Amino acid sequence: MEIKKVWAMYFSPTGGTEKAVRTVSAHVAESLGVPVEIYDFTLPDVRKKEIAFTETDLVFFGTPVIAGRVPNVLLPYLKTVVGGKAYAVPMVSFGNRNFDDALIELRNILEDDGFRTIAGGAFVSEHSFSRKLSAGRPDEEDYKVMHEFAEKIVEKINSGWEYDGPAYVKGEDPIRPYFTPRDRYGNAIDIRKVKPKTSDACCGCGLCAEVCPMGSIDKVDFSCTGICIKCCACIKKCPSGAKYFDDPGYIYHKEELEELYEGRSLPEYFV
Ligand SMILES: Cc1cc2nc3c(=O)[nH]c(=O)nc-3n(C[C@H](O)[C@H](O)[C@H](O)COP(=O)(O)O)c2cc1C
Repeated sequence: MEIKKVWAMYFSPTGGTEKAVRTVSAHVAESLGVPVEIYDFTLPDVRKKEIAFTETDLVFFGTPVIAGRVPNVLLPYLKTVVGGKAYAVPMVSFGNRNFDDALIELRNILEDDGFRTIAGGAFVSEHSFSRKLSAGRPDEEDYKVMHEFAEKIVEKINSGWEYDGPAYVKGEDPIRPYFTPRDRYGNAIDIRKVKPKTSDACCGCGLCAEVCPMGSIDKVDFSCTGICIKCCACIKKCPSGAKYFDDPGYIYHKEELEELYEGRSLPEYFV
């Protein structure tokens, strides 16, 4: 296989996926002596453009894990990406609970797009909902694993490996349903319609509207008028801490996650 260019392509509302994809792709590009191009499709305008690859490209392709799966709002866009027999490495970032079937789902999507998957990895970042859950991740240990993963990919490429089908990654196929949070009585908590609110602390800078990956925040009164995927970009990036969720189901789920997944989950890769 001949690689002329490495790509770091990702959707990353709060930056965790971006860190993993950029780190691994930069390491591989440097070892192969080829350039790396960044393609960030977090914002909606980028997802209106077409993108197509060719067989000398190697694309590190990342999304966060949402309810154990690839974010479903991305599915229509992901179908439009043209793999063109490029090599691809699906990468997901998760918030310390589990990546469930997100990695295998992303692998399948990329294969359906016409990519040839070579490896896959799931990395831990701070959970979107929380400042406590997996706080400070990725940390030094995580970066070590990212570099190990990159090195193994370089070895595989240099070993004369040839594509003979989708790369093995962990997960079930057929893909399991979306992870459903439950309340203390075992009833499903449905947070799909929950939207962020804005407090009086708002300074009117409009950053929340700029960073919303769904383009759902009104540029005048900063209310959320469209789909909210609870990515928390508006909450975590607000300079005055004015954005918040007050839905009791959402808060219950967030606190439960903080309690149940206090321990350290580890990244996993498959080469
Ligand atoms: C709605 C929603 C659901 C999530 N579901 C999961 C999950 O099932 N398992 C998990 O470990 N993390 C889950 N997370 C956390 C994110 O996967 C994690 O924080 C990720 O690193 C965020 O990526 P980003 O920083 O690139 O935005 C979820 C986050 C959101 C917003």
